[in-house]
Amino acid sequence: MMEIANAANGENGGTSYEEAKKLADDIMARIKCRPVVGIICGSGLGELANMVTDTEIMGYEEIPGFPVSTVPGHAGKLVFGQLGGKPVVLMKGRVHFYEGFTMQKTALPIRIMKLLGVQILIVTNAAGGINQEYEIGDLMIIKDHINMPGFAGMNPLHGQNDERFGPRFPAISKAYTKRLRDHAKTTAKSLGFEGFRIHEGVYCMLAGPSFETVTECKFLNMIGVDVTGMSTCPEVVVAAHCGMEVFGMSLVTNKVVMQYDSEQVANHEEVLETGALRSKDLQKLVAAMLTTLEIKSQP
Ligand SMILES: O=P(O)(O)O[C@@H]1C[C@H](O)[C@@H](CO)O1
Ligand SMILES: Nc1nc2[nH]cnc2c(=O)[nH]1
Repeated sequence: MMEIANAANGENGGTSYEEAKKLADDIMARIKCRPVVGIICGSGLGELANMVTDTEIMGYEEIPGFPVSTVPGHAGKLVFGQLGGKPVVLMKGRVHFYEGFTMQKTALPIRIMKLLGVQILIVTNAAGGINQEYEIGDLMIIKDHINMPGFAGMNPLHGQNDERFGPRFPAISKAYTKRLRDHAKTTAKSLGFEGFRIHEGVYCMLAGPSFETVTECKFLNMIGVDVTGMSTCPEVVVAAHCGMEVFGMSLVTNKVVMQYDSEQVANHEEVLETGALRSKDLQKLVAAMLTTLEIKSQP
């Protein structure tokens, strides 16, 4: 029966439990660190890796079957080490659905993290501000998401379920746990980030790679979206499925175009520039959060 399930997973672009386990075992044979926190760096936010100490680094291309990033601003390295006194594995660069990976492949690193012992996932992204009160450079703690491609059947859990990863029908409504959101707010306050705008809001993933039309932005605004991007949901759905606690943070790298005849256009260069300008604060916040973060014992 499990062979049938695995074959189905393989057919829909997924990786079987056995294959994922073998990848994780191969990594553990080469790396001493046993991470309890996994971190994904969004576009232009990979400099967080510079704060990790006692590093052991693997390129994605060194891990057979691991998706390899193709986008500028995503170095494609797994960085193991210590951050804020916690053993971490940090993805310096993620992969995206729009690069041609299936949803399952896009989220495969999360299952590997789980098999390595990761209990908490911290996910960051660059996003366009839909909420008209948000400014470029603002941070947003993600309280919920809309997985828009999921509405069209593109969910990373599509296909046969393997219970060793998680249940057939996982609840996602508490994916971004209140504990971690509250912890981020307390930490931001303790760092004296006054005047430094931190919101809490809703992230919406669109498949990309084209940026939004004006009407699409108006629609997202109407349905309660605060920022939009092209990632995060596949990883978070898979993390929640396998029982990880998730913390998500968006950096508003640009304001989306809401006027039909605007001269403004969204572009990846602006996204990377804002990332470079604001990444230091994001790094400080994540490192400080980890320092005081309580890791619950493994369920
Ligand atoms: O990896 P993230 O979600 O941070 O990257 C966003 C979405 C696109 O990959 C890119 C567009 O500039 O930034
Ligand atoms: N879809 C989308 N993704 C982004 N990533 C960074 N900025 C944007 C944006 O405006 N739209």
